[in-house]
Formats: sequence, C-alpha cells, structure tokens
Amino acid sequence: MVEPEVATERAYLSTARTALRGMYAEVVDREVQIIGGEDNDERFTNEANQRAKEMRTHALLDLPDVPLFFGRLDYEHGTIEDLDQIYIGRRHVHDGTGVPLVIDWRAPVSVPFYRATHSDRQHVLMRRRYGFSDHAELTGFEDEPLTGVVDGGVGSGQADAFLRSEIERPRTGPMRDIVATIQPEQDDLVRAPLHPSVCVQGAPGTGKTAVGLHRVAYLLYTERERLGRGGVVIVGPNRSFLSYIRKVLPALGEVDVRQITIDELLTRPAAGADATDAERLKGDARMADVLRRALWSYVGTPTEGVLYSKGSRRYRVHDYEVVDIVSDLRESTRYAPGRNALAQRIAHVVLVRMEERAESPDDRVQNAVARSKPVKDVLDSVWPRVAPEQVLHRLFSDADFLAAAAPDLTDDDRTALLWPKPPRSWKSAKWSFADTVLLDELEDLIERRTGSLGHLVLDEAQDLSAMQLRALGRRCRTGSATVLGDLAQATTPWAAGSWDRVLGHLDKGDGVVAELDRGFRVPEQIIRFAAKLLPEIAPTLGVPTGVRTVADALSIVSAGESTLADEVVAACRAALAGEGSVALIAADDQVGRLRDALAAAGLEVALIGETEDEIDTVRLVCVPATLAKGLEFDAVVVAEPAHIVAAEPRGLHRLYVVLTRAVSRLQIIHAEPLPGALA
Ligand SMILES: Nc1ncnc2c1ncn2[C@@H]1O[C@H](COP(=O)(O)OP(=O)(O)OP(=O)(O)O)[C@@H](O)[C@H]1O
Repeated sequence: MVEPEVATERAYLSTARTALRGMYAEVVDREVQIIGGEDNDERFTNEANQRAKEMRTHALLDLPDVPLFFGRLDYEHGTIEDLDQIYIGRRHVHDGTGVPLVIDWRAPVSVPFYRATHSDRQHVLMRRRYGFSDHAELTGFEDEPLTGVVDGGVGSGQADAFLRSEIERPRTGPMRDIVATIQPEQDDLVRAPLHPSVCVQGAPGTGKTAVGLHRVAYLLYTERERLGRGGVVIVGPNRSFLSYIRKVLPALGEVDVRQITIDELLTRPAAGADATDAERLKGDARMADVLRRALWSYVGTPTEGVLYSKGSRRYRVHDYEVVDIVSDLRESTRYAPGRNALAQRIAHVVLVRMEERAESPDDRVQNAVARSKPVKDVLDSVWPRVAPEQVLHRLFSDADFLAAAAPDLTDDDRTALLWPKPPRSWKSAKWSFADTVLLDELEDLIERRTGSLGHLVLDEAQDLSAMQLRALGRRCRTGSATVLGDLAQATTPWAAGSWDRVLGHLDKGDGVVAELDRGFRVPEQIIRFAAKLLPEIAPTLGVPTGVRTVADALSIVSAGESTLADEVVAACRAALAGEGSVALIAADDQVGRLRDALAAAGLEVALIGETEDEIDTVRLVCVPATLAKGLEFDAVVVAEPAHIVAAEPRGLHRLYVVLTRAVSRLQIIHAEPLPGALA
C-alpha cells in the first residue's frame, strides 16, 4: 500500500463529495415551475413536479456512512472517450462542467468491474477495490491487474480475500448492500432484462435477497420511465424482515420503492384465524374453481320475460329470449359487467320492438329502458348484485352450496372448510387472512382489477400459497416479477411446491428459473451440517457449496434439562465477547423464557417481533424460530432444536432455516436428542 496514493485517493473522494453537495444545492435552489390555473391537470402537473424535486433531492443526499465510490477501473487508452480511469459508485456524480467524477455501478461502462477476467479483460488494465472505515473514510485499496502473467492466483485470489472481508465485516443493524462485490452469477440476474420474469432458487445465504434488491435498483436505472408509471413493490414475509432490508435501496439511491408484507398489499384487514387444515385448503389452487362456480351459481335461469310500458304502449321480451341472452353472457365476462350487459341486451330487444312499430328510439331510450323497473326486477332475480363477502359466507356456512361449488374436494376437505358455528350474516363474519385472499379472488371475478405494477419482487416466495400468488399476479398483470426463494426453506403447509407452479399461479408462465448455489453467508462447515437435513426436506435439491470456511464455526453442546438456560447465557456472553451481532434462536414458546434468563444475567437483549428498531442498536437479540427467515447474525446460538422441530408440521424445514443464519459461528445447545439426521 503506497501511502501517498491513499492520500491522493482520499483527496479524490473529498472532491467527489463536494461535487455531490453542489449537485444537491443546485436541485434545492432550482425553483419548481408552477403552472398557473386551478383545474385538475394543472394541479396534477404541479404536484408531480414538486414530488420529482423532492425525490431528486432525497436521492442526492450524501449518506455520511456510505462511501461515494468503491472501485476503479483503469481502461486501455481510447476505450472510453477522454477517460482512462473511472471511479464506480452507488450513483453518478459530476463536477458541474459535465465531467463525471463517479460513474453509477449500473451504467454499461461499469459492467467490467463485475465481469472482466484475465481471459476476458474487456479492455480493462486494472481493477482497484477500496477499503473504508465504518465512517466511510478511505483506508486503503487493492489492485488487481488483468494484464500479464497470472502467478499463483494473483487476481482472483485477491478478489476472494476482498469478498471474504466484505462478508465478515461485523454486522450492526440492518442489511447492507453488496454493490462492491456482486459476483458474476449474481450480476447475471441483477442485470437481466425487465421481461421475462426471473425466478431464483437459491440455498440459504446465496444472496437471493441481495440480488433482488440490487436488481430493483438496476431496473429503476434502466427502465425508470416504464416502472415509474406502475411502480415497484417488494413483498417480504413479515415486518421484522422488511425492517432488516429497509436500508439497502436507499443506500443505492432508490427511495421510492414500497416494501410491504402480502397482508398489507391486500387491502382487507384480517380478524379471524383458521385451523391448519382449513388454511391449507384455502390456499389451494382448486379454490379458484370453487369460487368461480360459487359466484356464477348466483345467476339463475329466467322463467319470465319483460314487459316494458311507455305511455299506452307495451313491448314484450319473451322469457326464451331472456334465457338465450343469459346463457350467452354467463361466464363470458366478469360478473358485474355481465349484469350490465344483460340489462343492455334486454333493452336492445325492446328497442328493436319499437323500431318494428316504426318508432325511432335513440341510445338514450336504450339506457332508460336498461335502468327501468321491469328490467331491474329481472336483473335482481336472475343476476343479482353480490358482494364477495356474501358468496364466501354462504360457501362456508351452507354445506349444500359448498358441495355444489366444490365437487372436486373430498368430504373431509369440505368439512374442514365449513364453519362449525357460522356467523349470522356476512357482515359480522371475522375473516381470516386466508379468507381475505379468497375475497380478493372473488372481487376480481366480479369486477376485473385494473392497473398493474411495473415490477413485483417476491422474497421467500416458497412460502406463498397458490391463491396468494394469484392475488399477487393480479396486481402485476402487465408488469414482470422477480421471484426469490428456496424450496428447502418452505415452512407453510400450503406452499405451492415447484417453481414452475409458482410462476404459473402468478401468471408469469414465461418466467425463467435460475439457481444460485454458492453460499456467501454461512461457513462451509455449517452448510454441510445443515444440509444433512436436505434428503428429508428437499430431496431434489443439491447441496450448496460455501465460499468460506471459518475456524471453529460450529459447536454442539449437550446440556441437562435444568442447565439449558445457563448454557445459553454462557454461550451468548461468549459470543458477545467477539465482534458483531449475536442472536439466540429458539422455539417460539421457549424464547421468552430464555430472553428473561439473559436479561436476569445482566445482558442487554431485545426480542424480535416486539421491537424491530432495536435490531439496529442492541447487539444481542432473541429470535423466535418463526421469525428467523431471511435474517442473519455474526454469531448464532440455537437452543433445543428438538423443540423447534416439534413445534410445527414442517419443523425440520424450520430448523434448516434456523441453522443457516450464522455468518461466522453457530453454537447449538440441546438437552433433548438432536433430530436423527443431525445426531
Ligand atoms: N456478492 C456478495 N458480496 C458480499 N456479500 C454477499 C454477496 N452475496 C451475498 N452476500 C452476503 O451474504 C449474506 C446472505 O445474503 P442474502 O440474505 O441475500 O441471502 P439469501 O439467499 O436471501 O438467504 P436466505 O435464503 O437465508 O434468505 C448477506 O450478508 C449478503 O450481504
């Protein structure tokens, strides 16, 4: 490391920071042009301009702890106009005269930073990577020449050391971006085009979440206009997870992406709960047919025609004519427009009758007839207005109605769906979360949902049911999706199964499935240990490889029933003596007690689920096993695996999730025997 050169690079960083402040001030000082006038168009334009300015200023804020660049490429002279060197960072910075000081990592000229190799240099002479302190002070750099002889792994070896130190940099607070060290196989997915949809199967810690977030940042860079219209939404499994990932996109300069859970995306609140069997069935794809049949069974067969009077004249539409119209319209469109069409078609027949008598009615007459009482009476009896809640209430309280709508379900299935004590009316029903998804489907069967997201990212998608996926797909009909998950981590009984099926339910059948199999988070020893569960939980998946081994990564302590809590306290205390974040993970019904034991021993500890924000500040957190998904910690202590397994039908899958949260060290403490595969 040449000191003067570090000083030069620091000076460059400081020039870039000053330039960014200049860009910020320029946007702040620029007046938003106000268009005169008070009508909606003008108001809308003024608001949009104001909002664009706010977003731009927000995006240009210099985050004090985030370095402005992380790498440099030295190109062969003449490759890029006027520049032989480019600095690569999270956003573009220029000096006010048009000279770029930092180039956005997403720009095409930055691609070789991630892709160039000795055998395919892409005109690059040298790649430089910078090291920074926690406060974004430049501390040094490593050079990787891409020309000349490769001796003893110079180049890729150095890069690996850099990647390793990035991964092992102690964690505090929420997830960080990986923009300085995105790996080629990840870069392929990050920069894949907006269409078709992409689905990533990846073992724990292979970077799926990181890839999904960087892909969003990349797509917003390349397709901002197209995505701006529909918007981008990231759907995650729960609030703790979303809180954990919330800072990655802002650090990449993207502040306008909604990150929500699926129940927040569906607008109906849930108040009730389901038994497991009912919940599993309610997520099953067969429910789509059941709902369709149930809804359309409200359309009856007309037994009477329509007699329309105007003054002393009468016009008759015969019953068989109404029968024909109804059977023509049934299921040819959504339910509500079908009802309107029926009124219009009856009115049209009346109009024809008028014309046959040499009258000359116009469109206004047709509309008046369609709204007239005799026509409305027919509609109400043959094609009544229905609310989604009404249909579902009847389905779960009327065994005959359910049997007619669900001929393909078994008797046991139907019994599981029926409410033991039906609420008196659909208005007083307490809908479960699975019910709200069904109501969403019904709503769309009644009136097609309009509007579409530009892009949808689904994380931990292996857990979503067919019906949930359909609801999500409806919100992104013309947009595309990035689907991320791991079938081995599927813990819900209603999980849809294969990725082809997931894409099918989302209505993104043209999506491509890719696999990530290099584990970055978890040391090789821990991966191999956890992977002993794979033959039982996901026999078709291969064992991932870890990119690192870490000395003493895994230890297993057997304790007595009465000493378990003491061992847990000792293990957490020892883990806190090292650097970074520490988690105690235990079965949901055990974690509170262990938290109390830790607090009683004088350790500062927070419980995830109760206090999301404290993940940012408290080093030791207790994590109920059901909230561990997607999270990671430098050191993890797992208490009593047998309890975690016994707590739920897919307990072994849950244990696999829990065992794969550690970046450096995993300690397992058990009084009961370990599950067979791990013993
Ligand atoms: N290229 C990379 N450079 C540095 N760190 C990386 C890289 N890829 C992944 N990581 C790190 O590995 C860890 C795991 O990444 P991530 O959470 O995205 O994995 P995942 O596949 O979503 O895991 P899980 O299935 O457990 O949810 C994170 O700390 C992430 O920052």
